[in-house]
Amino acid sequence: MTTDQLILQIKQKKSFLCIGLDVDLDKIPQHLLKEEDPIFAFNKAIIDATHHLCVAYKPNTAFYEAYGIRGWKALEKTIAYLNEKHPEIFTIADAKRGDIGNTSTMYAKAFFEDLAFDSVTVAPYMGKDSVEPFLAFKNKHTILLALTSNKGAFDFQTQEVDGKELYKHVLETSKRWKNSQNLMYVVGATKAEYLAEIRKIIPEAFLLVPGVGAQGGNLQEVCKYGRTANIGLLINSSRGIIYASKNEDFAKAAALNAEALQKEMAAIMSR
Ligand SMILES: O=C(O)c1cc(=O)[nH]c(=O)n1[C@@H]1O[C@H](COP(=O)(O)O)[C@@H](O)[C@H]1O
Repeated sequence: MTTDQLILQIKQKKSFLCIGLDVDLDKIPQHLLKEEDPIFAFNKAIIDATHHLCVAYKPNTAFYEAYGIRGWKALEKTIAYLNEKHPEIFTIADAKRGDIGNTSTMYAKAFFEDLAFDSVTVAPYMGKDSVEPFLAFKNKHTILLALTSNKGAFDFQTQEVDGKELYKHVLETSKRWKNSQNLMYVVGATKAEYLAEIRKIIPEAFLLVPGVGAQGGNLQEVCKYGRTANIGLLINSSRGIIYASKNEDFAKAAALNAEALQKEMAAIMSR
């Protein structure tokens, strides 16, 4: 998917919501465990109930890998369902990959070619030759971890190297890599106060912003400092949406939570 197609969808739906499909069998309604593929049954119900309210879905691969071949099959079915039924929706494989060049190429093939996701999250720690193999794929997006939502972000990312915080080096250096037009960045919603500085370095790039909902990030704060003329934000909520209810009405409850965020986003876009 091109960035222009993503922007068009945001404008049409008046939403920049990304729903995280982080499926934990202990947290889903127990009646689904009778299904042949409970993970896919859960995802399908959530997608069917929420696709008009969001512009992106983000399965975190850990939640599928944890269940072995069964989990991976559910991931395959989920992305195939999304690509077939809702090809306009932006898909993110949250896999946080990155390795020496030839290995990164194989990771990129796994997520962009085999599974046909639009994007994948990648860690910048191993540098240019570990990220450029992902950037080589046309109309696919590499979402680089810049300033993450967790406490551990202060261990390295905000530490100064040559008088500048490490996350700023990540932003400035990666901008110069080949095919950097295919880069987006992760900035945690819990780090909204850093967004003004971040926008000075990357004024236009799309940001994936997780941490609204369960982690306590604030949507208004994120938009105040991070929004661009084209919105430039994909705000993710996983647990805050998909686990709204453990009863038969779980998909409806998820849609209500998604709608509350979408309405807030529509109001922000109208200002
Ligand atoms: O790359 C991510 O999506 C990510 C980066 C980050 O800094 N913080 C973060 O929470 N995430 C992911 O975003 C999702 C957040 O889930 P909830 O806290 O349940 O909304 C999880 O899949 C996390 O792995």
